[in-house]
Amino acid sequence: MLRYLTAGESHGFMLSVIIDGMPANVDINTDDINVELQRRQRGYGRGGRMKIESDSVHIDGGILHGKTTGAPIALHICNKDWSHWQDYMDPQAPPPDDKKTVTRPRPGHADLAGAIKYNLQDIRPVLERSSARETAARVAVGAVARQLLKPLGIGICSHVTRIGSVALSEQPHSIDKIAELADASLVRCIDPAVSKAMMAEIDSCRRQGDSLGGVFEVIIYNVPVGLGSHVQWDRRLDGLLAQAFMSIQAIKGIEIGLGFQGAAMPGSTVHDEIYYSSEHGFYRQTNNAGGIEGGISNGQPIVIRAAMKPIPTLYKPLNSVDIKTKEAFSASIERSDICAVPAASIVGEAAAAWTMACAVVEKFGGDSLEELKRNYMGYIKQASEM
Ligand SMILES: Cc1cc2nc3c(=O)[nH]c(=O)nc-3n(C[C@H](O)[C@H](O)[C@H](O)COP(=O)(O)O)c2cc1C
Ligand SMILES: C=C(O[C@@H]1CC(C(=O)O)=C[C@@H](OP(=O)(O)O)[C@H]1O)C(=O)O
Repeated sequence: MLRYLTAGESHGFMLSVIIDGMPANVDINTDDINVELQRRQRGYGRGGRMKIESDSVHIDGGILHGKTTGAPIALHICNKDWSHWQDYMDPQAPPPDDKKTVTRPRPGHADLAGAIKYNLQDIRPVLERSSARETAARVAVGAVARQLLKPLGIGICSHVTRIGSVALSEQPHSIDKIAELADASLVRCIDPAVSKAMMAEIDSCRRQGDSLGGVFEVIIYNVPVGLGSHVQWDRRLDGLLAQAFMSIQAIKGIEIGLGFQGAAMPGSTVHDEIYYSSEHGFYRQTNNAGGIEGGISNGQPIVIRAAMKPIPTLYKPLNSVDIKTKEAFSASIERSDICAVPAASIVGEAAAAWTMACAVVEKFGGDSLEELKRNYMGYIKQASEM
């Protein structure tokens, strides 16, 4: 079984991760992890914090000579902003004076619910741990997971399909094009004209002191038939992917394949008809299911779209109530992202990589990559003879 936990505050010294259950002998290159961390930091619409941070990973255990050893992998990413927060964020720092205590919850963030739940008179600890700064750790985890999927040929890419009211047209795009064009665009949109309109939308929103959400699509390709299972609710691959995506800060909806659109269409136009040829085996001419039927991967690319709500911290004041004085006030802020959909799409790739790595380890097992690959190849042969 693969599992991981993250720890660390947004303005604390560092984010740490432990990944347990990774087979031995998987190549792990820190440069590959850093590439993913840098991809997450790019993206039009982000605030001042991204100018301070330049994320890079430090491996603390579980990897020797560039390969996993089968031991837990420990890693960390330092927060450069820590230097500005040390007086408050040091674990042994004295409690803050009234001026530094955060008592004004932001609508849409974890602030109020978190302070009530944990009985905190200062909202700061909630804000620190609910912050999407934590997604840097998740992207590092995803980068490790990708290294397990790579020898099996499983790949993942993403692109942004909507920012606020500006959307990419629905036509299908080739995976090669998506991977190449999204990374070349500041908003990770593969159509240059739509990219421009998305950036203008973000600029206009910034001028109005408002924030924006949007939609991104993640595609997992070269997936074998048979990951996940129909036999138990908590083994369904679509359910596992949904949990991983919905756990990303500010993600409020996901769909697989046609998703919500399919609900408005008759079954005869939705379900992907099945064909057979000796050359291709079983195949489909459409992929409306988005690569999963009955909670099991069906060999088609897995297509997931996630909806991100607008960023809750706004320059435009919203009504709220001080938790100490109970007085109404209008929330206003010093620093925030305006739109983080491009960054979230990289976090989505990481969520997909992790979920797929878990499904691969669950099905093929093995304490080393060699053992896992033997099991994988045996299964692929068996499936091709069906
Ligand atoms: C990459 C990324 C960056 C984010 N940046 C901000 C930000 O600058 N300010 C903010 O208020 N929320 C930001 N968010 C969203 C909040 O973290 C999120 O809305 C909050 O944790 C509450 O969780 P919920 O929206 O899932 O309910 C960001 C989210 C992501 C994925
Ligand atoms: C630090 C990151 O994102 C942060 C997520 C975030 C939030 O509330 O979620 C608030 C902002 O932090 P700050 O208040 O320090 O500017 C973002 O910058 C990051 O993505 O690495």
